[in-house]
Amino acid sequence: MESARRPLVSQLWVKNRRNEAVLDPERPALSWKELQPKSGRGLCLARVLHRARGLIGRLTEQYPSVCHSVPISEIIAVETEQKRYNSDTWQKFNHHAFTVHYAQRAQKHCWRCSAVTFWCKDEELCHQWIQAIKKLLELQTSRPKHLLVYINPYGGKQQGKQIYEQKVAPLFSLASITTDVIVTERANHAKDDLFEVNLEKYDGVISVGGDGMFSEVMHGLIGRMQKDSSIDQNNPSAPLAPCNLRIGIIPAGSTDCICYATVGINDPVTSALHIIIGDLQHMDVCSVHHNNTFLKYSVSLLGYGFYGDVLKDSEKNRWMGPTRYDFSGFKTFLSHHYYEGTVSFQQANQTLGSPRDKSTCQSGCYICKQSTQEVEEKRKRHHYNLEETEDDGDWKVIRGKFMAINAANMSCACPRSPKGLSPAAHLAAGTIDLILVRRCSRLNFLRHLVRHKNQDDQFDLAFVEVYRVKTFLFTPKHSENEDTDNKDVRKKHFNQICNGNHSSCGCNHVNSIWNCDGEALDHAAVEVRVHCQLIKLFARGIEEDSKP
Ligand SMILES: CCCCCCCCCCCCC/C=C/[C@@H](O)[C@H](COP(=O)(O)O)NC(=O)CCCCC
Ligand SMILES: Nc1ncnc2c1ncn2[C@@H]1O[C@H](COP(=O)(O)OP(=O)(O)O)[C@@H](O)[C@H]1O
Ligand SMILES: [Ca+2]
Repeated sequence: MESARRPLVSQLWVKNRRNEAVLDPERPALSWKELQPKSGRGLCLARVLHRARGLIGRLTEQYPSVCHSVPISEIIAVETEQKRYNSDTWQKFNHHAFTVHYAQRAQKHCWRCSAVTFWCKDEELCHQWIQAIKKLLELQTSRPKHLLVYINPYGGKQQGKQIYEQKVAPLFSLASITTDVIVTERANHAKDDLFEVNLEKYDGVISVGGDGMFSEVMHGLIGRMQKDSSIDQNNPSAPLAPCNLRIGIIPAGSTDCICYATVGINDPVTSALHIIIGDLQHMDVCSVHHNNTFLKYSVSLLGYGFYGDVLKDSEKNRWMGPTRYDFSGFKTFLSHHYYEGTVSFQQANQTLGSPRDKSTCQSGCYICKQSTQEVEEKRKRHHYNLEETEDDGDWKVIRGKFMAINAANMSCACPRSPKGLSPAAHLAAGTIDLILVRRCSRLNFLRHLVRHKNQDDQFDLAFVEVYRVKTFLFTPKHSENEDTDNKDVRKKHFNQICNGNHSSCGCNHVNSIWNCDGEALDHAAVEVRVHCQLIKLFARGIEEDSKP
């Protein structure tokens, strides 16, 4: 037992160079460093180069040689090396080599799978190393072994299947992860399936697609969990049962905001590596109700007005792929509609930070960590039927004319807006950033949109307000008849005078629609509340020290 804790130290060869390799179960990490050749053994070109390197190293303070170190948690697999090297090396080491595959940070939050081959003088040493690494890998209990994968072949550039097969499946197989793969045949296929399948045999569910596909998987898992726990999703104030299965996202959609905002990049290989090493990121979920009827859950953007109109228009042009959003975004900007309504909300406690904070939510965020403790205590109190102590403030009511009402449950960072609509929003603090963009000129609205792209303060504009809230209500001015949906309202008001394109009638749109993670909601009047850390992802949030 004692020997298992002691570091394994050996001289192994990497690319024909002698290295000292150390496997330290206490750190726990694998490290290797090139050893300097002993002096006085005659000069050869390699040694001259080596000395020159040493001199340069001294000058640049890197001497004697770079020490490579890989945490065990980032090792993907260890394999006995098969005969694929030139025969000289192969003969020299008598066929004994092993390869360690590990996750390596590349640029801008991008990870790649790297490999290093260690050559050993004898078979026993090689075997000892492989076994020691395998033993440490077995201790990584948060890693998934069996996954359920849903691929949306229809989203984004319709490349979901190819992306999975070419970039992700080989990595899963290298990491000995087994999978059941389902290529969806229709919308809601994944969601419906998740209500039926035996989830016990899986360690996670993977969504290959965009935010809409993620949304399906999430609805399936949350819905299934509530059904199994006899919780009525139509009750807006019911505390929801959290989902234990983690969801992984392989980005293959049009915006991929949920992936980008939780990993830092929309890259299928990076996401696959986060899944393999068993990362964990809690995430808040908003529930959206209309008249005590459950509509949908949201994790990224719930947008009324501008983003609702962009969505509505863009769905007509799906054939354009992701470019449809730019085309519809431009059209919607030109149409310049505003909408009247009332927003009521309860502001969240100041300890949960402010949307105007300069610091952002990062891997290991202390505000989210604090919420983890609170949410656990809250769930315990609920389990033992103890009284709740809510410390939220008074309701604030704002009636007005809005270009956009955006509820960001996370930063909503994505390639189109690298910092997102609310850069300081948290992934798991149990809050939503409610952004109200009041009626303004075209030029001012353009100034607001441009700030999604640049470094300027998004909220430092006279017609933009932002509040950190836990719950909010929106009632459009034209929703007196509570039972009518958007289509009915439009028909009722404009059937005789407006043909729908609004260029000839001179009217403004009556109601917009809600864009809920890229899916349209059927009602404009909504009640939204956030459920702190309801789901878990195979991600770790945005890392601070990524290579620039
Ligand atoms: C002149 C400069 C204009 C710059 C405008 C840039 C606006 C970028 C905003 C990005 C918001 C992202 C919020 C994410 C929402 C997604 O959940 C949703 C669905 O994603 P997916 O299913 O993967 O396509 N995406 C959208 O609603 C797209 C909004 C794009 C609007 C231009
Ligand atoms: N096989 C399928 N055929 C048609 N639609 C599908 C299929 N599978 C999933 N969908 C639906 O496709 C829509 C778009 O998917 P999404 O992943 O959001 O792609 P995008 O990012 O391009 O919008 C979602 O509403 C999802 O429910
Ligand atoms: Ca979508």
